[in-house]
Amino acid sequence: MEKVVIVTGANSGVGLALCERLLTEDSQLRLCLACRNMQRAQAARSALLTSHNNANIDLLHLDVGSVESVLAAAQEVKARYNRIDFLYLNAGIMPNPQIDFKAFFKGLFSKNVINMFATAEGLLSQQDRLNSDGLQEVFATNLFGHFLLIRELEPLLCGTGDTSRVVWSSSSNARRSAFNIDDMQHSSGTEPYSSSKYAVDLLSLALNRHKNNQGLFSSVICPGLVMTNLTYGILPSFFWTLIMPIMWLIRIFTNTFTLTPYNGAEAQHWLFLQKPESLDPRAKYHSLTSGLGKNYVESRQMDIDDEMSDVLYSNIIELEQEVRSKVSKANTAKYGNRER
Ligand SMILES: NC(=O)C1=CN([C@@H]2O[C@H](COP(=O)(O)OP(=O)(O)OC[C@H]3O[C@@H](n4cnc5c(N)ncnc54)[C@H](OP(=O)(O)O)[C@@H]3O)[C@@H](O)[C@H]2O)C=CC1
Ligand SMILES: CC(C)=CCC[C@@H](C)[C@H]1CC[C@H]2C3=C(CC[C@]12C)[C@@]1(C)CCC(=O)C[C@@H]1CC3
Repeated sequence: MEKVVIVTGANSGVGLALCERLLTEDSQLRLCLACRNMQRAQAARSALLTSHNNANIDLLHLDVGSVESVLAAAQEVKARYNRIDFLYLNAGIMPNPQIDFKAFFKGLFSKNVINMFATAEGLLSQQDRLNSDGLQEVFATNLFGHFLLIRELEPLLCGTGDTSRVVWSSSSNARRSAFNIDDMQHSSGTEPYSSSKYAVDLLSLALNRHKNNQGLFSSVICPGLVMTNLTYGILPSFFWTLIMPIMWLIRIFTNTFTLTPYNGAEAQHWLFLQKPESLDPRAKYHSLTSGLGKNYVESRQMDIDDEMSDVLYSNIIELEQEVRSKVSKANTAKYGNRER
């Protein structure tokens, strides 16, 4: 039977490379590119079709940062497919990143230098803002929109008789100290990206606890440091090109510099081939590239605990209910009590 695979943020970077790799792995795949910009989605589809001309590639309009868009996209998915084998939650943003150059130069001469390059600890801050749903944009995009999508797609993901998999794109930049359970949206901090990725790690663990018995398995990956639009937002592309030889050199000491989207998609590709029962719910699966350019996957234990993961899960369910009641009130105001 053909596998149904949905990839969010599939039109560029690691998401697009993953699509390419999955089509090479399984030409029978029914692949759905879920993107917020349909022109870019169409261009990605055309590019994939040049190397896989008979592939089954669908497009879906999905802005994970908008509740209305997630609800509409989920309706569309339920109309099109009767099950989902893999849902890759890859879309992500890091808006207005700022590098602390002083910390960078200090870190260069400290014994923590390798960890600094692998995790960017202490180097990055971002400016977040409220979106039109009244949610912090980074939290809404990197976490909440994806969670709402899972909830909406539960009929296709849970209790279908087959197992289904969700694969979250987290980061080595996810850090407990950037996350505050009393401010899960990170409205008052300067590291919304790190916070949102840490929350992803917690949420994946909670999903496994609540949904494994219904056949849904959740995993977390980190693609390593990859040259994509996201990293070109941190430093311009010409700068990255200029320092590429240094990056290859650093790769000898930290295998987390995967650098190309193809290499970055290693862990997502690897997970596609694994049996869900063999996976560790507390592990993050890292795409790594050795100094000689060999790709491999390593599982590393996440710095998470059951209690915090459960509290986050309840808080997010509570937020989901608030958001749903807002949507239904807005619909009643717009259309009255008529069935929509
Ligand atoms: N690059 C890196 O070094 C690392 C990346 N990651 C994670 O990997 C994932 C992929 O990022 P990467 O490939 O690097 O970056 P890209 O910017 O190339 O890709 C991100 C994708 O997400 C899409 N996207 C962003 N916001 C939304 C939204 N609201 N709704 C739908 N799609 C959206 C983008 O669409 P559009 O083109 O329209 O903007 C794009 O297709 C992210 O989750 C990122 O956090 C983790 C660790 C390191
Ligand atoms: C000489 C050299 C390589 C300079 C670059 C310094 C920094 C700009 C990078 C060092 C570690 C990088 C890193 C990321 C961004 C760029 C760095 C801070 C990420 C935060 C990108 C997004 C992620 O999810 C994790 C990455 C960790 C490492």
